[in-house]
Amino acid sequence: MFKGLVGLVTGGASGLGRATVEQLLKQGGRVVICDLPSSPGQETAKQLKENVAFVPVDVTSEKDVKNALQTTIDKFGRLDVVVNCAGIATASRVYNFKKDQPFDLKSFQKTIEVNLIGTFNVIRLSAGLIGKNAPDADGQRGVIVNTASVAAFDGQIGQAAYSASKAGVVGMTLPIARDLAKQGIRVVTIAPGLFRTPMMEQLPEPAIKSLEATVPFPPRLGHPQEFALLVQSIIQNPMLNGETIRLDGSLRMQP
Ligand SMILES: NC(=O)C1=CN([C@@H]2O[C@H](COP(=O)(O)OP(=O)(O)OC[C@H]3O[C@@H](n4cnc5c(N)ncnc54)[C@H](O)[C@@H]3O)[C@@H](O)[C@H]2O)C=CC1
Ligand SMILES: C[C@]12CCC(=O)C=C1CC[C@@H]1[C@@H]2C(=O)C[C@@]2(C)[C@H]1CC[C@]2(O)C(=O)C=O
Repeated sequence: MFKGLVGLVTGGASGLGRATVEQLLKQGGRVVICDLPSSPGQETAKQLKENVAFVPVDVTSEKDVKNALQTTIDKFGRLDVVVNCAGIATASRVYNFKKDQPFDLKSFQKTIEVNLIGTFNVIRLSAGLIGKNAPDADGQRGVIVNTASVAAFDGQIGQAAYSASKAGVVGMTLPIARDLAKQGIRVVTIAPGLFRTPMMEQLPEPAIKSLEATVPFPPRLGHPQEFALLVQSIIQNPMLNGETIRLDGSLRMQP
């Protein structure tokens, strides 16, 4: 089923996105990696060699996303699967009483712009292209997978912006799945817990260790490949639609 499938993965140069790119290629798919020009996307595509292309993209830009979709068509002729992994993590309390300073509004706006609006921008522009595919025997034309976070449900201190952006992704999953149902395009969101990626590795190792200890089972950070395996299952299972799946070892984040 994956042979010849064409996927577009945002944030595909790093972490969960990169693992997804590798998994799709391993299964016989072809992939367009979309990531910032400053990301290691070009080197990643070179390392992975065949059936892969890198397009520099800021997911918040209509022009960049349209250019990536055009490259997908020029290079691979179609688009079957979009996986939205691009995202940023920011942290700040709503009011810093020590510095007598409110949350920086620009930082709040940027987090929403990339994580929520960027995800929506990619979905809205790619849906038309996926909708051009001939339907399979089940009427399916393609699949869109988004990445939220468990912070959408149990946001911690300092995560107002990040949690709001990810809750927005969870909130739009069902209505967009309904919008696209007639065209046979499924939309599913994954809400990861704690995964060992460059985003997580911004934290000092002792902080990572103490976070790991809060995961009931398995008591460790997730491997990016475990995220990629869920993306694969979502693509394979036509009954999954309009839902957000937690992938978190039963973690419930503490305040
Ligand atoms: N690592 C974790 O434990 C968790 C991660 N997540 C989410 O998973 C997604 C992937 O995160 P990781 O792989 O951990 O992070 P990462 O930092 O390794 O990868 C994120 C990628 O997104 C790209 N990116 C950032 N802004 C972009 C933009 N405007 N346009 C295009 N690309 C952009 C970055 O260049 C980077 O390559 C993010 O949405 C993150 O919020 C959610 C829950 C837990
Ligand atoms: C943004 C955080 C917290 C503050 C900091 O010093 C460094 C960070 C980088 C890693 C982030 C931190 C955070 O707020 C929670 C997340 C975003 C973490 C990576 C995964 C994370 O735990 C998450 O998304 C959980 O759902």
